[in-house]
Amino acid sequence: MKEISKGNQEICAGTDSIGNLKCQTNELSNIKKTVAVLSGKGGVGKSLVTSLLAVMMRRKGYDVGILDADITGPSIPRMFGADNYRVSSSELGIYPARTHNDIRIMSINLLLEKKDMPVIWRGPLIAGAVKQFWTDVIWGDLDYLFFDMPPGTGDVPLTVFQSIPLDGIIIVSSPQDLVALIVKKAYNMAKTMNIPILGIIENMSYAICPECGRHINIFGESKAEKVAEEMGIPFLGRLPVDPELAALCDQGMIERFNKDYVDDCIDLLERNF
Ligand SMILES: Nc1ncnc2c1ncn2[C@@H]1O[C@H](COP(=O)(O)OP(=O)(O)OP(=O)(O)O)[C@@H](O)[C@H]1O
Repeated sequence: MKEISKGNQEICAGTDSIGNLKCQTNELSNIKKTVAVLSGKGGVGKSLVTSLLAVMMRRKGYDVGILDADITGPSIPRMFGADNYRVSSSELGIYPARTHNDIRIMSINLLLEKKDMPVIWRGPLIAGAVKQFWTDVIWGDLDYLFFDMPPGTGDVPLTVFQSIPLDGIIIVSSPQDLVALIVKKAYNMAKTMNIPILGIIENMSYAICPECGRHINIFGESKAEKVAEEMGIPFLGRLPVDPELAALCDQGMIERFNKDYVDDCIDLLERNF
């Protein structure tokens, strides 16, 4: 069944196995794999993990993009020093911004006149903007498009899951999430939507002593592996609280980061996709 709705320039065609109407991408886009990065709640480092995955994949020579689906708290442009970039458009669609290393990014912040103005929109409008980033942006040829999802398991992530064909989901959690089982909500949402869960990454898992290099488990022994096992999904590693990483994010230079924190996740993406 083909259904075309020009009202919000949305082009949706066909349904998935559980009846969700999926939107088509711009006809000038050819995207091989779509991976959404999700968290049970805000502030756990979802944008940071999304950015690191894109940076590392790009370094391996893949063509990579990031769709910043976090409309009310967009942080992708800042991490890449692209806050002042402007996107252009033609009758064919919107051209994404390109970072120093040629990662294509699209974010609401690249469209706003004033970056410090909040986006005061209701859920359906926010979800509509995310869908348009998918349908109207000319991504070109991409090996991987990463979605920095809105935090939590509310209306917007749900609509995005329903309308965009996703090949897999990576869940980012903090140690407290794992204790409070907030991560299970993200897991259950993805499961209900029939989207493959690729695995879980624990962020801010430990600190490294600057004097002796010892790992300090600030939040006690990590439960990430155990929780991953219980959920029957791969554990994809843990990131420490790393001041260098925080500084590079603040300076918009995340593309300079070169530690191996997300290597297991990169291996999995390369092997499976
Ligand atoms: N492992 C880490 N080491 C150092 N700083 C970190 C780490 N993880 C996240 N941060 C810092 O914490 C801040 C929040 O991270 P980020 O924006 O990725 O969170 P988020 O989960 O995407 O937030 P939101 O859900 O509100 O969008 C960032 O400024 C980042 O620099």
